[in-house]
Amino acid sequence: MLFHVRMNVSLPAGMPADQAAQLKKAEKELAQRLQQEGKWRHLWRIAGQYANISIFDVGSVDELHTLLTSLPLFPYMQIDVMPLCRHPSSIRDNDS
Ligand SMILES: O=C(O)CC1=CCC(=O)O1
Repeated sequence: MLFHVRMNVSLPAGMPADQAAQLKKAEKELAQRLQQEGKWRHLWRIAGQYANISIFDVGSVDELHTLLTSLPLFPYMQIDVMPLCRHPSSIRDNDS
């Protein structure tokens, strides 16, 4: 199942720099592992914003929820999810 996910990150202004750096490092490690596993298909920065657009390929809505809520930055993100299905005019399948 494919999902389009937008994550807007908002770290508290008063968060110590070392705590923010640790969270970002942990987020990056998990994001890269999930990309290697094929679950986090695309990860794009939205230009000019501390936000990203991602495509996830997971087995269920429950799996997506578990994955998103396990992200180290989850407490500091507003997340919007859109489930995707194949468009009848698309020349691509879900694997490309
Ligand atoms: O910086 C972001 O957009 C939040 C984030 C998601 C995965 C990652 O490594 O950072």
